[in-house]
Amino acid sequence: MTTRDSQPAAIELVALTKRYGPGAAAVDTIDLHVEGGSYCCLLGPSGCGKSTTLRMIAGHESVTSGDILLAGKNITDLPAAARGTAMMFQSFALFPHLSAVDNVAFSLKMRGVARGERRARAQELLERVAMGHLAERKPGELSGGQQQRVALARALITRPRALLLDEPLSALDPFLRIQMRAELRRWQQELGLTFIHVTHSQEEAMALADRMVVMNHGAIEQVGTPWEIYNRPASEFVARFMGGHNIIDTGEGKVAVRCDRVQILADSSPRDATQASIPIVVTDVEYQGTHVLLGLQQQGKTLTTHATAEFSAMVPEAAFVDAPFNVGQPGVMQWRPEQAHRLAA
Ligand SMILES: Nc1ncnc2c1ncn2[C@@H]1O[C@H](COP(=O)(O)OP(=O)(O)OP(=O)(O)O)[C@@H](O)[C@H]1O
Repeated sequence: MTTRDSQPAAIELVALTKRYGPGAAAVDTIDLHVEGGSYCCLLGPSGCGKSTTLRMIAGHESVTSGDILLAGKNITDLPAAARGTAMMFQSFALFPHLSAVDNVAFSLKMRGVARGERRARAQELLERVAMGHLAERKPGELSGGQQQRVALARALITRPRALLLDEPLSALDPFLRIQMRAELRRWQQELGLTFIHVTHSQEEAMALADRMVVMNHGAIEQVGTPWEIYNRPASEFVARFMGGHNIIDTGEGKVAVRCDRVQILADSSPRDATQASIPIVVTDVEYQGTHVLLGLQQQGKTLTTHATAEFSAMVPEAAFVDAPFNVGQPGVMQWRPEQAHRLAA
């Protein structure tokens, strides 16, 4: 897949809004620029508006107000088939009674392309996703990963300038999901197309995206590279949603400190006065292979029955073996001031 059939196109959302009813907007006046040829992941908790955003870009959902531009052209009111976008769905949505090649050729049939030509183009695309030898099989005779490749070929047959993917990996088992994730990334790079991928998985977005867009309640909380989102969360919501951070109220505002950047010392250990610290009690000890995850509670605070630990510390396995901790043990959580990232109020 080295030849490029179509030019990647930038996508621009301008004050894009969707209201399904009189309540809060599902998507509320969002502005976003997605660079042509980049891999963008829309991420957020259930109901935050990411699928609605994707469906509006695809033309499968009407827009209440605002604009969608593809390569500078306003496509807001164009029908889905005329936009230059293609969509790939969670369940792949393949027709069970059609062979792989007929599934891929289907949208050309709808456009009136002659049978010989559409089958030849479909076969060529199947070859490109290493599925040429299985072209006559029906979806039920293919593995999940193979079905995904057929779904990709089907999405590419109309030569889209942007591919929109709605939870494309969530129907796969965890092992295959990681394998197909790598394939998606490789395809995107080889095709050089703009990909917008909706997921609720932080890990998936971090693994795939050039740029991540974190959404909450119909609004964009933060846009950035995976590194920026993880290391410089803009808000408490982003830090909590991404996980791996302790949110600490310093009295002068909240800060986020990564769980692998705090150090846990036994009560008897000498303190380092240059570091910030909180007295803690260990509430959980979880072995996770390369590291041990300690659940921690600030000393003097009582856990409510439903609460999990207030803080977490990721201790490398070797360090834990040298200085183990037990549940109930008091100690100190400390961190260097430069590891504390201030959160917006
Ligand atoms: N067809 C619809 N009619 C009415 N409300 C809808 C419709 N589709 C979505 N909504 C509402 O709009 C909001 C955003 O939904 P959306 O599906 O975009 O969220 P999401 O982030 O993709 O969630 P999920 O991860 O669960 O798919 C939710 O409150 C949802 O209930």
